[in-house]
Amino acid sequence: MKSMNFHRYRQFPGINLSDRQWPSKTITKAPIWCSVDLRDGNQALRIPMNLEEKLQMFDLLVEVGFKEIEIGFPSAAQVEYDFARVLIEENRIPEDVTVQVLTQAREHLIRKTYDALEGVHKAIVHFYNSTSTLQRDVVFHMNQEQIKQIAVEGAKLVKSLKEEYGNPGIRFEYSPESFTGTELDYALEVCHAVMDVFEPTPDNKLILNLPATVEMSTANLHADQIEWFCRHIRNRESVLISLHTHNDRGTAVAAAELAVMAGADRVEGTLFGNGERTGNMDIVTMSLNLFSQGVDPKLDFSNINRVRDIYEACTRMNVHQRHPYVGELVYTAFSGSHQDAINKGMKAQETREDNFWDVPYLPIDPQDVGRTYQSIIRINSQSGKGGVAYIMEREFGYKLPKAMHPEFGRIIQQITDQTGDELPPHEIWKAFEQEYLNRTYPYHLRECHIQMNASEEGASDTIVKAVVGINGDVVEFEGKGNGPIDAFVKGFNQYSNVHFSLESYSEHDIDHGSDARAAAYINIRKSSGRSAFGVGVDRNINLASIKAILSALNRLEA
Ligand SMILES: CC(=O)SCCNC(=O)CCNC(=O)[C@H](O)C(C)(C)COP(=O)(O)OP(=O)(O)OC[C@H]1O[C@@H](n2cnc3c(N)ncnc32)[C@H](O)[C@@H]1OP(=O)(O)O
Ligand SMILES: CC(C)C(=O)C(=O)O
Ligand SMILES: [Mg+2]
Repeated sequence: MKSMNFHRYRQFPGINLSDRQWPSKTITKAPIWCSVDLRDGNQALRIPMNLEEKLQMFDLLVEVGFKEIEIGFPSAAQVEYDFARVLIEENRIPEDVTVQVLTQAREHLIRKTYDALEGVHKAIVHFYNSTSTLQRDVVFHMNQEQIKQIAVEGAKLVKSLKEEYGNPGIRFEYSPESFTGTELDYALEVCHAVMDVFEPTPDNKLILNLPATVEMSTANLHADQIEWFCRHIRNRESVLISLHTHNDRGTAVAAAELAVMAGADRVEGTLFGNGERTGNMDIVTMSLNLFSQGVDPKLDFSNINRVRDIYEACTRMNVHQRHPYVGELVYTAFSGSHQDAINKGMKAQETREDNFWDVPYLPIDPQDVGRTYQSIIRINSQSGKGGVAYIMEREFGYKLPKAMHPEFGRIIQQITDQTGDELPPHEIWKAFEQEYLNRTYPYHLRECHIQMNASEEGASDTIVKAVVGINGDVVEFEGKGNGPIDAFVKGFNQYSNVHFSLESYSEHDIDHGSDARAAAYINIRKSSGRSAFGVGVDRNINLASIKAILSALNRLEA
């Protein structure tokens, strides 16, 4: 076999942190969230959002509960600038929300950024320059000192313009972009130099955002980097350590989670992980991961479909069917053993007193994010009898007795094996009707009168007079027994010479109120040893039972 060209790539070096603490930590509260949908997410779209779409996305982010929202890169494009102006001039930013704007650490861009913020109540000016070994070399052709100077000069300008514009509502964020590709001690040195400019205090913190601009390592090494940084940064209490992970290796959420355990205070990300290349960190997933551990995520995704719909409309991206917590199929089981366990788990959940959610294969209750139980079990060739019975009960109110599950399960399995496709509930119902309810040949009940006699001594008997179509002929017979079923069976046996016994019987109401109907399930065994279930439905439970007997007999004749 030809091997892939793996020799071209190098292992990411380990971090010298033998006494790392993060592995034994748990996350007990939500970090400060900052949405970068309108900037990082937007800059990665084939067609960036227009003003209207940006406004719609902004309103959604506010509705979900973000208190910090990066609204764009106002010095980059007119629409970005205009968007900031519309938000500010039309007073669309709620008082408790801080907008954030990104700029490179370059004078003309910083100045334009401040112009865009004129009149804002609360804003974070976020400036960055790349500090990575690779970019210093191939992009900037600058040494460490020169790159540090870009950051320091940027910081000085950002700080002085705040004073010039006289806006006390401005805070600062600095990103040593490509932090994860930067030597840790050098990233620290740059950040210290930036701190020297701002002189942050515990009451006036500087945000230091440490981006995994490109995800380069396993999540544990990212956590090591963050813990190392948190332990070495001066005046830790005067800075907020912020994360900004990307998903190049598919572990942006894990990296952010471990890095919060490693001491970070704040997390930047986007809805459903939209963003450059494989995306930014997915805030929906991370926050609902917290939720599923009993931690208040401080974001409201209780109507996840609405969030997805607006996101899809604004970004023209599709949320994958398997996307955690929101994908179309993530609360659905097709496979038999999962369906069986979910079915039993849902029943157990109804009687659980402690109110904790514990259903196999469903990490959270779909209803907690506004999803229904409608689709938790869907049927195809991988499904089992329990799943089919679940659909019959949930969709149509028919509680098939357990002994009947294998029989109807096999009938459905034959269909799904043939079609190879999913069988939607209405097709399952059609199969049920055809197999059990609409069976009228060779036996068909045309009329039935039931007379129950009670004697003074307490004994009672029942007489059934029935008119039954048999093979197209109409015959009448009478039977006497200790109840309607017994009387009918005796009369029928005598007349037709078909001999069978009743193996099991169950019934339940389907509807309620004056129109209520009953469903009866009867298993009969003929003297030949063959047995089958029959189902009858009628407003009168005795008639439902008699129909069920004929349904079973018809099936045995087929
Ligand atoms: C990881 C991230 O997501 S960072 C954010 C990225 N987002 C964006 O870039 C979206 C918006 N950006 C833009 O619209 C544009 O790139 C602008 C407006 C920022 C800049 O536009 P332009 O100057 O026309 O183009 P461009 O980005 O190609 O500029 C590159 C130049 O800036 C230099 N540069 C890049 N960053 C910095 C910095 N922080 N400080 C100083 N110079 C910088 C580059 O070295 C390069 O210099 P050169 O022209 O001497 O080769
Ligand atoms: C501007 C920075 C924070 C960024 O988006 C990144 O490094 O990914
Ligand atoms: Mg980014």
